[in-house]
Amino acid sequence: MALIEDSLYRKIKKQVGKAIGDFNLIEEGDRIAIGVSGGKDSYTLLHILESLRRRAPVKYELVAVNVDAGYPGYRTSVIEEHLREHGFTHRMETTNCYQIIEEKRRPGSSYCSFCARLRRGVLYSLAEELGCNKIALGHHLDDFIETLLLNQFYVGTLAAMSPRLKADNGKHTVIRPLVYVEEQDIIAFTRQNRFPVVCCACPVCGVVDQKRKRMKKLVRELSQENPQLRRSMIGAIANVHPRHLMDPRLGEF
Ligand SMILES: Nc1ncnc2c1ncn2[C@@H]1O[C@H](COP(=O)(O)OP(=O)(O)OP(=O)(O)O)[C@@H](O)[C@H]1O
Repeated sequence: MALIEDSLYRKIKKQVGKAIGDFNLIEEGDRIAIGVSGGKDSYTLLHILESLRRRAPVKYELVAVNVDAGYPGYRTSVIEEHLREHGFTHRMETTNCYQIIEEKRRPGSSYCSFCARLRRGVLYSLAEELGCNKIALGHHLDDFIETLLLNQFYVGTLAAMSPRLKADNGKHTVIRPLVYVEEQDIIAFTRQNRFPVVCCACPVCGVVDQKRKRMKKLVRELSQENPQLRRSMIGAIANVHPRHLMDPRLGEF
């Protein structure tokens, strides 16, 4: 089934194109592994990057990569069928992450962050094996600004995410082309195109972290008074004034 190419599609495509240009996310000859979880964000990322690729002046390749952490009930066959149906080059990887999490996770520590760390390791290895120099993830504008707030409120650091980051192993570059796309548009786009969303089936699947949930609520409420709030916050991350901060590492006092 072809994508519905309406104004929402054009809006998201334009925002992704702008992010690619602003942060030099895609270059000639790139081979990009796209992490596809079966969630709304990564399906949107995959389809938009593919639409852009077809008409792009630079040549790049996409490989959809799914990591099955091994939770019973994770319906990877639904994801694979979708990838096949749309003709995406893909790789489905089964792992024993679930078992490792059960054995190694410290009681009380976050399930999701441990799982994400293991998954990232698998994604890096797969990217290497598949000859991909970049890894694209489906984090969107709301993820960026919620992380900014979470770090300020609960961690005591001024940090969000980067749309383009050299991976810890120094070999790959992680890119986040949905940085300018709002979550509500991704939800609408996913519904409109009937992407077959599946959940990861982990023990905390679908339970949004309470702190993140509060940040979402705060942003939603403030946005009702100021519809530009999200844009202002994402703009702030790209408009830093070190002289008006107080980190001694940024300059002498
Ligand atoms: N099982 C997986 N296999 C491959 N990539 C994954 C997997 N899980 C997550 N990712 C990648 O990491 C990104 C961030 O993961 P996270 O768990 O925060 O999911 P999310 O924000 O709910 O996104 P999505 O809607 O795509 O699941 C995803 O958008 C996707 O690109």
